[in-house]
Amino acid sequence: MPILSLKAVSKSFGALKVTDDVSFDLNNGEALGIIGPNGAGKSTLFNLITGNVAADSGQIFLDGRDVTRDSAMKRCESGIGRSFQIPQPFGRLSVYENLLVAARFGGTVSAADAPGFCMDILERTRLAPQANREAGGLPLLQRKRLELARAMATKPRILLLDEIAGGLTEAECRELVATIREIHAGGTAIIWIEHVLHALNSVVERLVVLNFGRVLMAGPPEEVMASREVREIYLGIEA
Ligand SMILES: Nc1ncnc2c1ncn2[C@@H]1O[C@H](COP(=O)(O)OP(=O)(O)OP(=O)(O)O)[C@@H](O)[C@H]1O
Repeated sequence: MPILSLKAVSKSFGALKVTDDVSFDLNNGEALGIIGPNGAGKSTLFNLITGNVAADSGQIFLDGRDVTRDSAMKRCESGIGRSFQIPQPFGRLSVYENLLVAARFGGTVSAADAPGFCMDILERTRLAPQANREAGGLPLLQRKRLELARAMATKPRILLLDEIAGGLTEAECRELVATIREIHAGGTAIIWIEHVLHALNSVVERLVVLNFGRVLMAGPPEEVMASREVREIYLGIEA
């Protein structure tokens, strides 16, 4: 059974149909990439999966259970964790305190377990040296790492990453990809929206292409990237 299933999910904002009859499965432990031009509806799709936006029609299943009407909080507790395209840490709190908040209020970690649990996430996301630093003053790579760490602190079985590699240098991107690979190797399923295709394709096993809210194509990265239609909609974007 897939860990996550979308069945004919649709969402409109006014007259604009942003998600149009989208269906796909995510298998246990799989890493799936979502690509598509700006405005294709990728972030909205994440918001539908996490419950930040309600679907107009269609269903979302987690472990075979219909979660379409569950709140964002409940879905987070059930194992869906996410990072945001624009990192939004509590800027005046330290890196460690940011993780504590995520672990205690977004996840299911007890007060007694939280300190050790958060230190472990800091190690895994290479943020331990920054633990006591104010989050608002971090440089971009560390801010991205904190976004990843905050999502991990909610103990996700499915980790949603929204353009986490954007804006990084090549070297920084390689470092972050190595961390994401380790998380994936630990068994966490991943759905990753990304425009930096070489980073994405070095991690994911399958790609879903969105265009005007619809699934244009899905398949292994090499097959999808060889498609003329996909290359055309990506003209002007790194390929
Ligand atoms: N809450 C909202 N209300 C009205 N329109 C919205 C809302 N959220 C998104 N949209 C619109 O829906 C469309 C899809 O937006 P979305 O952010 O999902 O696209 P995207 O594929 O993630 O784009 P990008 O690659 O630029 O991040 C856009 O036209 C956007 O303006």
